[in-house]
Amino acid sequence: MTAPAPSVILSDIVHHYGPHRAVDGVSLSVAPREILCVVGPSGCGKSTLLRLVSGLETVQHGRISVGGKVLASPERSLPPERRPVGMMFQDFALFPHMTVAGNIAFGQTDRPRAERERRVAELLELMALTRYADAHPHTLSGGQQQRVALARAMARDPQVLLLDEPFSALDEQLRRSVRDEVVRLIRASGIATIVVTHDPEEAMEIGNRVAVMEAGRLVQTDTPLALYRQPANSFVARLFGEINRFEGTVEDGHLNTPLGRFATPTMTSGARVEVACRIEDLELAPPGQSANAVPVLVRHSSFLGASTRICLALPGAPSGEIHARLPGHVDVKAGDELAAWVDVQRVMLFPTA
Ligand SMILES: Nc1ncnc2c1ncn2[C@@H]1O[C@H](COP(=O)(O)OP(=O)(O)OP(=O)(O)O)[C@@H](O)[C@H]1O
Repeated sequence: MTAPAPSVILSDIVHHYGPHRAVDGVSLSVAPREILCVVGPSGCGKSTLLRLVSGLETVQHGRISVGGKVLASPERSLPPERRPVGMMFQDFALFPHMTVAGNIAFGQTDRPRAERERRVAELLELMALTRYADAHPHTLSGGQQQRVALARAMARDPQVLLLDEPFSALDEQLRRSVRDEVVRLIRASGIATIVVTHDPEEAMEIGNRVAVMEAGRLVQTDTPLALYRQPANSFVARLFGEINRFEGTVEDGHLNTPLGRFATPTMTSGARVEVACRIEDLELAPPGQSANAVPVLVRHSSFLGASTRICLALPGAPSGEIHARLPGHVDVKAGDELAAWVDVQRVMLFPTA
């Protein structure tokens, strides 16, 4: 099966605010039926990307096309209201003086009244909001308001949906259920969607692919599994979970670390390298059970419900300690002596400058 043609393509986008380069050569595409999450720390340029696609910001360099048509380039820019793009913001941005139906109808003024009403009724039903059509937004729950905002973004039958931190205004309990529901509705619509979030776990949960940004640049765009198992660098590795890491210089195709000697087959002698493993990949056993293991001393252990996180003293490690995460409850306590090792298949290697 061939992949569908992308709905939205961003090519070599560079964007400055004054002298500050907020977006630095970003290229990506999103296919119909695909949800692409853009994740990264605060200020890395995520929202600017969405604002460029929606037309709230003018493209200075590069090109944005949707459905094969150029929407924006330095030479040409469609006004926001003429772009086949629906946008949903973090705070929902519903109009408080308008009813739910009014909010959803907003922005469809170019359509004949009957068609507009039909589309509003359809969306109210899809979002299970029909009985709230005449209510005002402040009388609705956070989850219901979120669905109104999504209906409004979908009202003009966009080819692309843009969601900026769509769930961060919801409390923890509501967030998961609203997120599941909203993602289900988006998937059913088949509209290519870009979701911006600062939460890597949320990105993994809802994205078919995840684009990781750092300081205006795209560092890696991949499936959640590939980002977790084959991160492009240590920044990406750390974003998707805690790691133990050791830095050093390659000698004879190996790096000696306090956790053992690791092969570095692709690196030349003298190269600086970082060896890392996820804390859940650190194996622990009573001393003497594995030839490759090193002795460690339990500093403390924290039961976290689904897992237990263990802090272990390891002389020579950065800050003198490493961490392990074991599933469920594990009966280890401060002062216990254990042996630790990591399967070579689980070791990640990153060249450093
Ligand atoms: N209108 C503006 N004028 C000047 N600088 C801006 C403007 N908008 C954003 N910036 C700066 O550009 C950079 C990227 O901002 P952007 O909002 O795209 O980041 P972000 O990754 O979405 O951050 P957050 O997660 O905090 O929303 C930041 O350093 C920000 O301070």
